Amino acid sequence: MSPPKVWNMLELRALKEWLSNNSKRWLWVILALAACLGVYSRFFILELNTPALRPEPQRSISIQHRDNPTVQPSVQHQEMSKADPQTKLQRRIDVPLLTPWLAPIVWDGTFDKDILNEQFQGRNITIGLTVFAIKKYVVFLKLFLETAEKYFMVGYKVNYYVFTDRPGDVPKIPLREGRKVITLVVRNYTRWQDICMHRMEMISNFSHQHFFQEVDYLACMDVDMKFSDHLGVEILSNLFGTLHPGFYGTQPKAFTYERRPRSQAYIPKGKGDFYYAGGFFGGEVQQVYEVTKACHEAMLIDKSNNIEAVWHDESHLNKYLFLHKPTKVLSPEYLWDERLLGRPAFLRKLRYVAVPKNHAKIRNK
Ligand SMILES: CC(=O)N[C@H]1[C@@H](OP(=O)(O)OP(=O)(O)OC[C@H]2O[C@@H](n3ccc(=O)[nH]c3=O)[C@H](O)[C@@H]2O)O[C@H](CO)[C@H](O)[C@@H]1O
Ligand SMILES: [Mn+2]
Repeated sequence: MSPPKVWNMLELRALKEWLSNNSKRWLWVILALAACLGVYSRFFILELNTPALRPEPQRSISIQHRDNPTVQPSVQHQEMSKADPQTKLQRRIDVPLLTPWLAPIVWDGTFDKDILNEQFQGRNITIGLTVFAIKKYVVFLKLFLETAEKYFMVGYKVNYYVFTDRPGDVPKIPLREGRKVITLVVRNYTRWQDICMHRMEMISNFSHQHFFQEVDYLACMDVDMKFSDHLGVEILSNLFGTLHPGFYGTQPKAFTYERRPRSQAYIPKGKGDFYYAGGFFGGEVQQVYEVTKACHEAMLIDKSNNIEAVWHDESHLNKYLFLHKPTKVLSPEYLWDERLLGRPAFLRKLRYVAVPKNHAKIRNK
């Protein structure tokens, strides 16, 4: 026998002896190892397969803005959601749900309207909706109001404040109980841009005359639109803005903020959170008073400096919401244009949508 073999034999025997003396201890070691393996697979292997921990799917969406027809909308998207039986909600993992300052971004599947209605109905609130129909834009009022009666804040008291220079053209629409149209006669302007911009002045001016006494919240909306699905108390908050549909998913550097430092609406490249639409914002009356007053004053300063922001009131609204972060952000479900942007899969609902309009025939008329 060679020395190593002798050594092996001795070692084996010693091991055997040791094992038989310590068999109980070994059993415990094996049991402990098995338990560790079980825990590992439960928490690491199984959980990694749940959608919340899986890496986000690649989403690439690029929808170009109104005056840039050269680039076609291109939306690649993977619809992924998981039913949560506890809350009846569809958990959304395909869209952003919170801003970086932790304000909710409101999408279908992020709220249960029955729960919200239970909360709000006890509060006996009235919601005001400001809408401007100046000059030819009165033609949009009928469809706007008819569809609002179908979808906007159904079950709540609503005051529609129609600002117009043509009170005789405000259509009579059958209204649900607790809802009324209040016509406010205002002046017109020659340029459509001035009409858009002076909405800020008029809303802030009428706040003390009407809004503070008559309503709790205000929604300020474009008239060349219609409602096409539920739009309710889920939007209500201190101050809310709506993501502009043309910029959802695009990089902030591509936003059409005002980039000239001479304007009060100036936002430098590299700054900004979202691009908000001029056609739908709101909140509590005090907040809407403050935003509209601030935007109007900023526009007055611009005017005295002989500069007009690139997208008028919308540029100033974006500056205000950059400086005063909204407490809720409405997803593009709350302002969409299907003709321009199609119907990407992440849009489960279209609640407030553009009505086709012929700019040449309707603007400045
Ligand atoms: C959907 C959306 O985000 N729209 C914004 C966008 O343009 P839009 O192209 O949507 O502007 P627009 O022509 O709809 O004008 C805005 C609103 O002003 C009113 N109006 C305008 C002209 C007129 O002769 N009579 C009249 O009543 C009307 O309520 C109209 O809906 O950019 C504008 C500023 O450039 C405003 O910020 C709009 O809110
Ligand atoms: Mn519009």
